Amino acid sequence: MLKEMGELAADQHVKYILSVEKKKDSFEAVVMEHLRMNGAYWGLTTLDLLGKLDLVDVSEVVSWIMSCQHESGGFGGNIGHDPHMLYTLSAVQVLALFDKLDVLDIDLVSNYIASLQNEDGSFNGDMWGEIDTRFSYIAICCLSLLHRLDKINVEKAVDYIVSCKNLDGGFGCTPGGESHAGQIFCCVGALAITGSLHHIDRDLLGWWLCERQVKSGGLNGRPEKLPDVCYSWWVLSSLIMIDRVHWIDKERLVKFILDCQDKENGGISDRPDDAVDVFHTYFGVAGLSLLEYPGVKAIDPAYALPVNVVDRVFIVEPKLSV
Ligand SMILES: CN(C(=O)[C@H](Cc1cnc[nH]1)NC(=O)OCc1ccccc1)[C@@H](Cc1ccccc1)C(=O)N[C@@H](Cc1ccc(O)cc1)C(=O)NO
Ligand SMILES: [Zn+2]
Repeated sequence: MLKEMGELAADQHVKYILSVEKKKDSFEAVVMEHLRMNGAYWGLTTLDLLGKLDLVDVSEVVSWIMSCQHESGGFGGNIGHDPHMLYTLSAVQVLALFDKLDVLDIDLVSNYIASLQNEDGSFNGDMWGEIDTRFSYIAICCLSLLHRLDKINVEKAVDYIVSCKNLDGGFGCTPGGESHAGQIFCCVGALAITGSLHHIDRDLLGWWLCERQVKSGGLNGRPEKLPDVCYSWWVLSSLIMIDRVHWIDKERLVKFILDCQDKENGGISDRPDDAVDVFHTYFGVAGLSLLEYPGVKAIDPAYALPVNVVDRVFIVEPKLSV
């Protein structure tokens, strides 16, 4: 049954990503206009996972990214857009991909993020004050990559995340919020980066997560929902971080992702025969990376960046003994 598992049409996906990057007037480009910084992160990380980041003009992308930085230090989704946590992380992640974090005024960016932490340890998404555990993850992931976690109260940030844990072992966007795979990824990722995974009941959460796998092999985000390729990332990376990934059928998930490809024109959709987009192409390839699919580079489940990129950020250059 699984033998007729398709192949990953890697070259087609690379061509698709490069074509979207170029097209400015396509429906997708216009719809994603305000998310363009996220789109850059999804597209470029996909290229790197497929070993094709060298096809990109680094200086062109880096200067576009820096033109999206607001005087506050935060980044907007496109040039002239208001700064927000969502785009600031994507900007930092892309600069890390290119090993260009040195172009940043690290303290300006990290002060912007630190300024969004509240008394109770939670984080706002921007100056308008929306609070969500998504922003706790973004703050912790971003400051960790910038080696500036000391600018926030990590203990209170962890306490706030734990206050969002539900009786089913999952996490919501605020205390009492319903468990959702996306929020679970954010909370587990933040706890993993801060060395606080001891707050998690791995068997209880592992059970909720492995129950996301439906008979087609795909994963959904909540009980009774349809499977969706992007949950191959949200659910799988969480399972890996709590060491319960052996509780799902990896082969069937690989088959589900491969069935969502458009093998002629490239790209991956949320479920078979739907329209492809850069977002699901990235999360499909990232999911295959977590499943150790041949020909795809390893990705770090907490930082959502290739392992070699994370190693480069954290490797301590051997101090030359004088
Ligand atoms: C804003 N957003 C989403 O809400 C997607 C929509 C979706 C895709 N497939 C099913 N729904 N949902 C999503 O990313 O859910 C994962 C998630 C939910 C809550 C917290 C963290 C992750 C997507 C963009 C998108 C919109 C519409 C269709 C495809 C992609 C998105 O930017 N997600 C962000 C995470 C996120 C999620 C929700 C937000 O309100 C804001 C940001 C991301 O993955 N960054 O790398
Ligand atoms: Zn999706």
